[in-house]
Amino acid sequence: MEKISKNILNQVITPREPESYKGNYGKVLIIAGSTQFGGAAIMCSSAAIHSGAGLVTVATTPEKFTAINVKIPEAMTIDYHDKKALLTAIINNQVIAIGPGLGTSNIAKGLVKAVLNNTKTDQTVILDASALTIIAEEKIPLQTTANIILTPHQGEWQRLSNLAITEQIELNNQTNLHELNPDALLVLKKHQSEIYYHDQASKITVGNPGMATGGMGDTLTGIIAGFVGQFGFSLETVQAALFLHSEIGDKLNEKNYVVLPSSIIEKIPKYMAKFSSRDK
Ligand SMILES: NC(=O)C1=CN([C@@H]2O[C@H](COP(=O)(O)OP(=O)(O)OC[C@H]3O[C@@H](n4cnc5c(N)ncnc54)[C@H](O)[C@@H]3O)[C@@H](O)[C@H]2O)[C@@H](O)CC1
Ligand SMILES: Nc1ncnc2c1ncn2[C@@H]1O[C@H](COP(=O)(O)OP(=O)(O)O)[C@@H](O)[C@H]1O
Ligand SMILES: [Mg+2]
Repeated sequence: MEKISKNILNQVITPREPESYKGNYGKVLIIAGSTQFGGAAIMCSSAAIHSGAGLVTVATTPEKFTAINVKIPEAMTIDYHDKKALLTAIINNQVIAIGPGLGTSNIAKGLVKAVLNNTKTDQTVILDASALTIIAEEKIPLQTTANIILTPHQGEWQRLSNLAITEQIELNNQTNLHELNPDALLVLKKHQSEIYYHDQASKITVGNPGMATGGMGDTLTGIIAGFVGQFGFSLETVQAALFLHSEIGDKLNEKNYVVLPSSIIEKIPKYMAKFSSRDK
């Protein structure tokens, strides 16, 4: 399997055009959070904003609006129970990430279906966490024409693919992904996470067990959303997002026994500046 090299960061993270504005860097909708899991929505949207997404809207339960507004004033909020507002947001955003902290309620199931039924070719849908569990349990087909990115950990991939963790080897992963949707991109999260897209398989060799902290995957989803919003959907864009998350995690782990998602988020803009310089 191909090893993703650090060069991917220089390749994908480009300097910004002087005359650009927020509209050039992606409109991202994050459908996340529930009564039990407010933090997931915060980490995911904060990661998207720190990764440079031009405009981020969080669709969540209104009881979490205040926490989101205080912690991330850059993000806008909508109530995901409001079907009309949600549909408008699904149609108007280029990147839609759904799942972190969403839970598996009937409302959450309706949200996953609304995204898959109302997105189109020029959009990207990132399915994570509870969205993946719902798709597996309800056997919901991945029928949108939008670009699809699946970001399961091994437990979620087992639910989706029916592959036990010991059976999650390259060929099996590829075959099962193509059965779900031949054009979907899979980020299989684990120690040395892997990416599958069409007939290509690649993996990172950065990352460490200090990163085994709740919210670390929610953070990755936000970074992927921010990167796709700015740099466009491609295998390389997702490889760069995955690499950056663990590269920062490794730097922090040199002096910290555990690496908190919030500490990774805080460092993203500095690392992006480092890798975007014109004389790289
Ligand atoms: N602060 C927050 O609000 C947080 C909310 N979270 C949300 O909690 C919900 C449940 O997600 P969880 O992933 O915790 O629980 P899940 O029940 O979805 O997955 C955990 C199960 O998968 C198995 N598993 C196998 N390999 C694994 C691997 N490599 N990594 C993780 N689990 C593996 C575990 O043994 C366990 O049975 C999701 O909506 C998630 O986004 C979590 O992200 C944690 C932080
Ligand atoms: N031992 C490890 N080595 C490298 N990366 C790890 C390790 N443990 C966890 N991670 C990374 O942390 C993230 C965990 O994702 P996930 O389980 O979805 O977290 P959560 O749902 O709590 O946000 C993944 O990106 C995974 O690769
Ligand atoms: Mg997760």
